[in-house]
Amino acid sequence: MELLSPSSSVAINVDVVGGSSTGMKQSQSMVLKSKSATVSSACLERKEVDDTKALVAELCRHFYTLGWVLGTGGSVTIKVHDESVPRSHQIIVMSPSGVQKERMAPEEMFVMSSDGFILSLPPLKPYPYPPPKCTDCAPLFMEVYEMCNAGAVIHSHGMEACLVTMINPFSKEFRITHMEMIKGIQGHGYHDELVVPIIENTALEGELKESLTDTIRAYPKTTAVLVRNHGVFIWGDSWISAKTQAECYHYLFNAAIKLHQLGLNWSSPNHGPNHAFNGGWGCGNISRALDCMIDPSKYRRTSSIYI
Ligand SMILES: CSCCC(=O)C(=O)COP(=O)(O)O
Ligand SMILES: [Zn+2]
Repeated sequence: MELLSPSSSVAINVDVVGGSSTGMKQSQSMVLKSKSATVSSACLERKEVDDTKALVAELCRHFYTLGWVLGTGGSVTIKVHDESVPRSHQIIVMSPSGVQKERMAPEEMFVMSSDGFILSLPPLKPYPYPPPKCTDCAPLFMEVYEMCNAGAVIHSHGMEACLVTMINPFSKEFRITHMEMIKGIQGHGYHDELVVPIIENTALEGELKESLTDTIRAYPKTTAVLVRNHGVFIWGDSWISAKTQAECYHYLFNAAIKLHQLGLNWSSPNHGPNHAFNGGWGCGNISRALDCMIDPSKYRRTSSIYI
């Protein structure tokens, strides 16, 4: 297929759906989504592409040590920064599917056009390695890139991201406030309430696409979506922003789980006890009473009970 550069008139031939190096075909539907991909030949050979592939491998090794990409789960994608191209048109590096993420080499990465074509495939490896296949998260990553103009997306299977969705199996949101690490989340301050939407898991990763899309539409400012019993998708304008926020989100999920184990309320400003307490404060719920002292405007008092 001939692809044309937006920044130059160089035309090149790129084997989009079948890597000549592997003789295999990629069958993901998103790969065939559009034929409007444009890229220059120089684009794929740029040092920045190699550097980004190496960065994805390095980050996966690091995230493995944090428990975010164990057992081949989880995934990372980063756009190749190019000052001369708007982010929405920059090419994309994605990790392969079903591989041990901590052992990936840069040459095992997939390179995609901004609209989801595979531009370069990794070479086939001998038995017992599986044939190269792009991450199952690819359709979800593409959706985040398109809807949020992200520069990088991290899909983590960190246990804290999984457990925090299980404490209340009916909750559609994770909410937390008055924690310093909230300041690490784009657009948030210490006093703000951070709200992370939760979507239900599906049998296949790709089946999450519809609910992920609907949720991002409903929460246009969010930079994360939790997937119940599964993990979390987190993104940022750059890989640094995505990584920083991912660390803050995981910290906050962990803090919520620990506060819950201590019987403390993670979502109220004072993080007081969860259960009704009938002494000392003259009200039914010490947590709400403390919250009232922090911000009385948020509560009205009826008899001696704050509601
Ligand atoms: C034990 S991993 C199950 C699949 C999954 O949820 C995941 O994130 C892995 O995706 P990939 O295709 O990138 O290996
Ligand atoms: Zn997953």
